[in-house]
Amino acid sequence: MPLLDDTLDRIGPPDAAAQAEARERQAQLTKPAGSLGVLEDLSVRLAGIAGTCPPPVPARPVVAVFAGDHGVLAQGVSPWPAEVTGSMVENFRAGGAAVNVLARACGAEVVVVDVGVATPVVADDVVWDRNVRRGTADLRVGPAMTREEALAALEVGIGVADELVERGHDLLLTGDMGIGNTTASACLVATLTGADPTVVTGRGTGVDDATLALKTVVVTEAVARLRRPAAHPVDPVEVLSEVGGLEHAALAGFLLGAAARRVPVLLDGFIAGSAALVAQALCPAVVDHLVAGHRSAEFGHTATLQHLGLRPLVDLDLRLGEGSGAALAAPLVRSAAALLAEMATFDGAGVARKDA
Ligand SMILES: O=C(O)c1ccc[n+]([C@@H]2O[C@H](COP(=O)([O-])O)[C@@H](O)[C@H]2O)c1
Ligand SMILES: Cc1cc2nc[nH]c2cc1C
Repeated sequence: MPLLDDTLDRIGPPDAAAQAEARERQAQLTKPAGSLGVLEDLSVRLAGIAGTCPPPVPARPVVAVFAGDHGVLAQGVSPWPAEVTGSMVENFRAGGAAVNVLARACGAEVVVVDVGVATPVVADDVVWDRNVRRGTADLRVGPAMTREEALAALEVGIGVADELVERGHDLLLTGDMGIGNTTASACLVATLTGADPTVVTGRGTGVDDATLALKTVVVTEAVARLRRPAAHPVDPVEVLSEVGGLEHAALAGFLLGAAARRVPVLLDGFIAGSAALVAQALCPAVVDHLVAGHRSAEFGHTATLQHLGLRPLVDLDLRLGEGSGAALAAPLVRSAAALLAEMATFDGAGVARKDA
């Protein structure tokens, strides 16, 4: 069976018994009910993902930064040249990018996956060569990639998740790097949520008003190619191949691969969110295995999170990508699991319960 179909088959719902046990345990811990807020819900979700209560406390997080280039840059949608994607890959390798700093702060490793960088990239232990094609075609004038390339990039992501889990990583964080990728992300979000392109097209790296207007036209035109009657919804792989990026396809595969292995994934911002919509369209149950790390300042991210039904853990006006928001949120995931595993119960600690 092809890897994608096999992966989709292996994604199950959260474990209801483990979740019930986690809820029950939360009620026994030495605190007023509900006082740990979102961390309580998160601990229950982690139990459902792992299928055990308490769920394992993540000890070996890893950020996978998927990198790709975008033909749509020819339209002038970003002020930055495409070569910045390749130079940032070198910066990740050297440990000098924001994500490297934030990963060190939370004890996560960083791997970079070249799935679609246009310039040649040297592979080593940190930078993995999984290049499917040296950048997409211009999505304004036609398909960004072929269906075969989209499927190959999806399978790259599944393979990376598998390999990282095999290496003992127990919390997977998404990262991305790709000049122009907020245009492709906006196309994915508009198509998969039905949102108006004017609402989900944002300033990316910080484009001016004129560029934002042009970008919105590009997204509107590209998305129009994918309009279908409600009875014949568009196929998610076709959406990826028409208007996506190679890193989006790989990220979607990465989420599916992690969910099939029942390892939690912490999403970064807008690019990760748009890839999560693709994964959700392929397999709605995948969403139960995802944790939204943060809310990006990119306009369309709020609509994306709403469509996924996920509440972001932090909201700090970040709009960098790379996995920066996911890395900031990783200690919260670890804390939620540790609280459930390590806090004393009322009976164990001899603390009186409140009067009924
Ligand atoms: O993840 C986000 O929320 C996010 C929001 C804005 C920009 N970015 C990053 O900025 C780059 C894309 O921006 P742009 O303007 O070239 O489309 C790409 O490398 C992304 O990682 C990322
Ligand atoms: C310098 C730079 C760093 C980035 N990191 C993620 N996207 C980026 C875009 C630019 C331009």
